[in-house]
Amino acid sequence: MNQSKEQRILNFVLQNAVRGDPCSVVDAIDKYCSQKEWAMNVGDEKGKILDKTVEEANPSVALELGTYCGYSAVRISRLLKAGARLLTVEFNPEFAAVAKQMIEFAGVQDKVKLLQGPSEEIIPQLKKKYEVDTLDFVFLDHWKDRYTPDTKLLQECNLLRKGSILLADNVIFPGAPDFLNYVRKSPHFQCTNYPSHLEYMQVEDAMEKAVFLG
Ligand SMILES: O=C(NCCCOCn1ccc2cnccc21)c1cc(-c2ccc(F)cc2)cc(O)c1O
Ligand SMILES: [Mg+2]
Repeated sequence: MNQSKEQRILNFVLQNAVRGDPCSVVDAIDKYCSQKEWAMNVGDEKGKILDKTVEEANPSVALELGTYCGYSAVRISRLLKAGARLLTVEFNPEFAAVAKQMIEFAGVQDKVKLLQGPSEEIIPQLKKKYEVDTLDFVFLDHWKDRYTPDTKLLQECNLLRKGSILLADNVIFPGAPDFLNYVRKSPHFQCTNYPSHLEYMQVEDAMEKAVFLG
């Protein structure tokens, strides 16, 4: 049966990265996806913005919406302090299966919990089923039309606290115009825009940071 692009990316990592070395996994994915097949990983240029924001948040509990192959889950978890954890949500079971292997190969499986399903179902379960109190950091990288409803859902579920940091990918391309509108107009968020480029391309993109003010 033909291999998927995501399986080809994983195989390239298994052949070219170092087991237990998250940086080598990130670099291998970037190499494959810039030279062989484009894929929707956040990439290295926006990845550096992600790194800085994770370091600023220094989260004990982080949430990622949109695992894909696990690139940003590995990128985020390599920066987490001892005992901190990342919950990452993936809707597509094939992507989740690849991401699980990617996370294990990188050696960050003890920091990362991969949840397969739709965010609108999983977010309301975070407190009781996944023992979350509040989220210190949230990376939004899933369906762009879910950024706003899921941000509202996080607020309704009392999962944000004063200072919780949200970071959204692709606010220019493919674009999340209603999300930008919502967080920039809301008195509950302090927003910052980080111009960048679409992963592995010379197309304009940006990330938006929204700090919850309580
Ligand atoms: O679409 C994108 N990402 C989302 C994937 C599905 O996510 C679905 N999904 C993942 C968890 C999850 C949880 N609940 C519901 C849906 C949930 C995405 C797309 C592009 C892109 C750029 C240019 C193009 F020509 C084509 C595509 C770039 C990106 O960086 C992206 O992130
Ligand atoms: Mg993205």
